[in-house]
Amino acid sequence: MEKLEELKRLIEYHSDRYYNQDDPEISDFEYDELIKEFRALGGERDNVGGTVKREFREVNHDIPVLSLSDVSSKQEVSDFVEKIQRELEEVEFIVERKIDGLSVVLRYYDGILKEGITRGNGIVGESVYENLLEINSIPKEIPTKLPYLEVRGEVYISYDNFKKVNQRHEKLEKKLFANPRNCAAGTLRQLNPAIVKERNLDIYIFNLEIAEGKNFSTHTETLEWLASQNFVITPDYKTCITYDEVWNAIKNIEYLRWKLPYGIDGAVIKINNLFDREILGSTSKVPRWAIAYKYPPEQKQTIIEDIIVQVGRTGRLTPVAILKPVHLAGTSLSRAVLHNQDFISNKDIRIGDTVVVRKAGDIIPEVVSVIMDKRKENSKPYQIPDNCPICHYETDKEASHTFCTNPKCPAKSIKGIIHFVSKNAMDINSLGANCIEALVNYGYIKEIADIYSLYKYHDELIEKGIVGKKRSTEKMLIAIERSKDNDIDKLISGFGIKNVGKQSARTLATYFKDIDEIKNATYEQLINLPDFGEIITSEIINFFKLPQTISMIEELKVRGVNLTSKTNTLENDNRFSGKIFVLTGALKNITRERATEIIQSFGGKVSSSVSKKTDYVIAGENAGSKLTKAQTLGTTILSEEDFEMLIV
Ligand SMILES: NC(=O)c1ccc[n+]([C@@H]2O[C@H](COP(=O)([O-])OP(=O)(O)OC[C@H]3O[C@@H](n4cnc5c(N)ncnc54)[C@H](O)[C@@H]3O)[C@@H](O)[C@H]2O)c1
Ligand SMILES: [Zn+2]
Repeated sequence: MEKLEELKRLIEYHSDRYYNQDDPEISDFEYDELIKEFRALGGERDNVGGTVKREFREVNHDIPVLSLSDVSSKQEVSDFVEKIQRELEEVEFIVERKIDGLSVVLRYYDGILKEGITRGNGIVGESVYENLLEINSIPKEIPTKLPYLEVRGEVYISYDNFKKVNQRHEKLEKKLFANPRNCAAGTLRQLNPAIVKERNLDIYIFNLEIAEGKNFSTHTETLEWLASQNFVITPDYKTCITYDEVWNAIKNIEYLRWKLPYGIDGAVIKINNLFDREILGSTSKVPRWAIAYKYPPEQKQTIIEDIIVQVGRTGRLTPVAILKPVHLAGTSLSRAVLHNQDFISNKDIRIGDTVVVRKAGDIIPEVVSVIMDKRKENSKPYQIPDNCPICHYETDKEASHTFCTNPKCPAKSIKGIIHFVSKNAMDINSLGANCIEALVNYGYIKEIADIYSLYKYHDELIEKGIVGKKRSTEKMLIAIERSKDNDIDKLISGFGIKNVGKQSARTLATYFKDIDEIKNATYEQLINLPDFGEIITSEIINFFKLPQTISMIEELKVRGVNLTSKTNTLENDNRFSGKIFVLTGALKNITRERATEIIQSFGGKVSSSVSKKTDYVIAGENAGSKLTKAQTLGTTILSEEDFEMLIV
């Protein structure tokens, strides 16, 4: 009983992360295993999917949007087919790709798209109409003007477009989406249609639900008609009569799976005849006339050629398996994170072992198990080293993780370096966070100034492929070279002096001739600058006194980085000048501190309470009384996404 309760709690937790937050922690495969275990113990769940976000309009579904009964074995498919064949005569089955995205319902009145709704909990969904208007593959008007038409489709994002979104997020240091499905769901369920447009979502229509004034007798007829009305329908469906044909169609889709430009997670087997569907009906959760066959995550064998240890920004040591490259789930796989010593010891993973790998959630590479029969005789158990591979200080264990104990370990300076190259600072955008982490781990960067010596390792970097191939490496080196010429406000921002944002850096660059003058500036000189207070003034003075600052500036000078102000011609970006902002609720992509910094850097002010003087309230999730007050006062309310658009 306790086990059942625990499973239920776990399932509710993961389901909330998946449906409501679009941010799953475990793979679908693992989730489905939990469900199976829960059912095997007699557990039952009553809800399908998620809830409606507070910001969206609730819409009742005409026809409940159900889930599909999942199967994962050949036997279950054959049971389904045989059962149906016993109950009905001359049945035709349709096998379709199960596209991995999220369901939406589209409503057309007199041929015009008037409403679009997510599944929500199956009974009530949320209107995402404005966002759907930004999806090119959804027709906004169709030739046949039926009084009412309702169709269902799957909104998804292609692998290519998904990659672009995550690349942008990486540059902006925003959280990455775990997989295309979450990216599509997260995009459709945010409040700014411009973001939907930018990310290029797509749709496949897979069902016609209601068509007033038109009669159809089969599913394929509906699909053909929908295609004639300019809908993009579920591609390449197969009509099957026998069980063998059904199974072959399922296998064909599996064979194609990783060759497609978008993700699918299974095949859907439906009955073609619409009257038969009515006879069979549905349970409260799933129709009886269809099932979904879920493909197992693709697994392959490969060899662990080496185990390297990376040190992260917090000083944590992470072992990574270097694999003999294998093609898996659509991409080539050559590394897999081994997490920590416990993970390695529990599976007894050793260098030289032949292992089974898969992509968890079809995205993150994972070592599943070791094939003991293939183990080499002289292999030894693997131990994470007692010393940090970067600075050689001793390591220490905290819970299951190992950490470098050196407070000055170069790995820990990664954060500072990432800040140094970021957009508001030196703006070296081809030097991303992962790249920096790798360069630090390989020992090419120990401190900021080392960035400007990377060119010396041109050949070596290309050969090792740390930054990528020749083109990306050279692109990065050119960007680094160019940044030497930046004005000093960018450099000062890059130093990451506490409380010195973009705006204060500009002020410094406007009032002083060069870095040397700033370094030698007196308290009096600084405090008299516009908008400079006591705190920022002392931070600046202290920063330039530090021996490491002095040596860093010296190193930058030697490497030819510009230390002279060119600001006479510079115009300040004071787009928020005189505006007062209030932040409330939880922001997803940015900390409050960072948001404050950005507002100030554009000349705005941040206040802690809402009053008549407030110009904008930025409302994150679960915003409370401040939001209510703003609503009463009629203050302009911005979502996090609105704010992001204002600061680009
Ligand atoms: N990783 C996690 O933490 C987590 C949590 C909850 C759920 N999940 C995953 O979500 C899924 C369960 O979600 P579900 O209830 O939406 O059911 P489902 O995904 O198993 O099946 C139903 C959905 O399939 C979609 N679909 C795609 N192509 C289709 C086609 N050609 N015809 C008909 N439908 C098609 C529709 O949107 C439909 O609503 C499972 O895969 C589960 O693993 C994962
Ligand atoms: Zn270290």
